[in-house]
Amino acid sequence: MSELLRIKSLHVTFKGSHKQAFHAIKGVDLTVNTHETVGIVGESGSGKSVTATSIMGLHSKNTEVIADEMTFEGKNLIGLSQKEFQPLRGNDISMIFQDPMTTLNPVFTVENQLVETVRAHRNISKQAAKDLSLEMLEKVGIKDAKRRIKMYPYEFSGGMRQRVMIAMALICNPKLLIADEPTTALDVTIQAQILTLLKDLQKETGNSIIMITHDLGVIWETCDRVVVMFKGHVVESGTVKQIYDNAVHPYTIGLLKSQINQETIKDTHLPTIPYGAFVQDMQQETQLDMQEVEPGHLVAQFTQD
Ligand SMILES: Nc1ncnc2c1ncn2[C@@H]1O[C@H](COP(=O)(O)OP(=O)(O)OP(=O)(O)O)[C@@H](O)[C@H]1O
Repeated sequence: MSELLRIKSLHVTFKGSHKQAFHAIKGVDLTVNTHETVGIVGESGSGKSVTATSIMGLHSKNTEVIADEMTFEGKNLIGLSQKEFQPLRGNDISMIFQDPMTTLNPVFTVENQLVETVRAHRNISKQAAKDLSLEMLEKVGIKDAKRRIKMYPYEFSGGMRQRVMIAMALICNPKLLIADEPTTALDVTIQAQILTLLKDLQKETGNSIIMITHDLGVIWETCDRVVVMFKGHVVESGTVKQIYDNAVHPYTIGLLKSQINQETIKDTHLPTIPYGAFVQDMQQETQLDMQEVEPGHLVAQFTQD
């Protein structure tokens, strides 16, 4: 196993022209090794998606992205122009989203879009790209793929559209797949099928995955390690087992408790976390000190209530 992605002290600030600057990511560290699945978990607005889009170089104008280090296979990502990101995006690193329609174009057939994606990165004939597209669609479990590949995204069900998006994200065999809440909009049975599909394809291709979710259940099922985010900070990180058996930070403990309660009482509301004094610590700090409580298990220092 070797290091694929390495981020040290990532800061992202949105500098809107009318509004005050908003410091959304405050010193995030994240490492992803080859063949590994790393989860990023945290409530809405904690900075999970902004971290992901920074890795992809997808940020809006007036966004400042700085880091002590941000490398992919040792190659520096900070300060790359959009043109320099182009060969990486969709090829070495790709992303899937909660809503497939953010990726799929409604006015082109699935075949057309798959072929265009391949040909943007590979110098192959149209026929070879068509063959590869069909193979990929079969691989993600679309039945009758020969006929369905000629259809438009709206002609697929939600779960099937998600499979098409996965096909598109994986067609160039990226080394890193970023999955941003890929199953949140789907019902439980389809969710499980999509997660199984992602893990099966990972076994086959050996790619690494960053799994972004607010659902700890998804983390337990799919990840090796997990990073817990809160208000733009990483508050705790470690192996899934370390976090599950031995969570230390009050935010992580709250998150675990609320999700366990949620399952017991079958409540569909988002968990409420009993915040303590650590919230004030975090609002004051731009970077938290991390302490290693056991090998590979890091916790942000906090003030006890
Ligand atoms: N382009 C932007 N301009 C200004 N603020 C932004 C922008 N994009 C995101 N933010 C803010 O940055 C913070 C982190 O957002 P982000 O989308 O990363 O959260 P998240 O953890 O992924 O939440 P969710 O689970 O709801 O997707 C939020 O407060 C959000 O409002």
